Amino acid sequence: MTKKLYSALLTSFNADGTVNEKGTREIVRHNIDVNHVDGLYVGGSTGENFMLQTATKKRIFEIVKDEAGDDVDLIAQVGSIDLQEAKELANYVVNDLGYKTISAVTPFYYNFSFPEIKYYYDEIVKDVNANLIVYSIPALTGVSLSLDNFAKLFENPKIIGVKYTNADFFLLERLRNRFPDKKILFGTDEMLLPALSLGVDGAIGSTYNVNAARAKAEIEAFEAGNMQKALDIQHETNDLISAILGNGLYQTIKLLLQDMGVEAGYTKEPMHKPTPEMKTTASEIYAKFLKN
Ligand SMILES: CC(=O)N[C@@H]([C@@H](O)[C@H](O)[C@H](O)CO)[C@@H](O)CC(=O)C(=O)O
Repeated sequence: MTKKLYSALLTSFNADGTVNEKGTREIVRHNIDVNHVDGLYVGGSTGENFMLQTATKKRIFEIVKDEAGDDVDLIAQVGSIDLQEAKELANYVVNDLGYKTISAVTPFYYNFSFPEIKYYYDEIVKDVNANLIVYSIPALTGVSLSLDNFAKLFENPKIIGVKYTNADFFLLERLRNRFPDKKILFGTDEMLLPALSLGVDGAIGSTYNVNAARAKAEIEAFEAGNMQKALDIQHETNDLISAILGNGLYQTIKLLLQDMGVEAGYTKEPMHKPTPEMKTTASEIYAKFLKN
């Protein structure tokens, strides 16, 4: 498989919202030992990062690096609309923990101008010896970067690619065509196959925590030229993803991991705790799509 698969790592939280270290380590191990993913995207949306304090973010980066070591590729998402925090986290993960690649979400909420966005990225990488992957997720941030915006960001040689969580396939094709040497990691799991056909380098997603086997089989079928098999797997995957989305995304992935024996814990408030109905539905999803 030449294309890389990354799980967007979940964080296991205790009921009171503190980090469950044992559970978080178990999620890391499950991804390495059972899912056999190529890498982990740490501190992203799936990690519930944007609801966390700086010290908690640092602790999660530390736990993951300690557990994973150099077994798989690690990408640390350090972006924050507090640029000083983003720089502090970048410095911490690279210099104290040894992460080699960082990522940063586009700064959101204040409708920053493009020159401000470019300044943000250049500042984050300026003082660290690491490469950066832009995290573009317009549906959640409201920030859409144009092809020319990407061209300007990519002028910085330390900015090596994008985690592209976007259904704009025209822009994706234009990016691939114009920047053959930049890494494009696709982030919308339910549209993996069309993204593969446009030449992405791999994928990062939340559902790979539980559905990596199908994703890898789909990539293998695609790379072998067996498009019908790849499409069949995507159909099956999307039945699973529809069921997960209908029951609460992160809560359900955590419940599914629990069915697999992984202490995936709770989501962080204000996300709500799973109801008994959600637990029952998750067990049905597990039995239908994931049980061997
Ligand atoms: C909002 C969100 O969680 N998006 C996911 C997807 O994997 C998404 O959950 C999946 O495609 C289901 O819609 C990833 O793009 C997020 C991600 O990689 C991250 O943790 O930052």
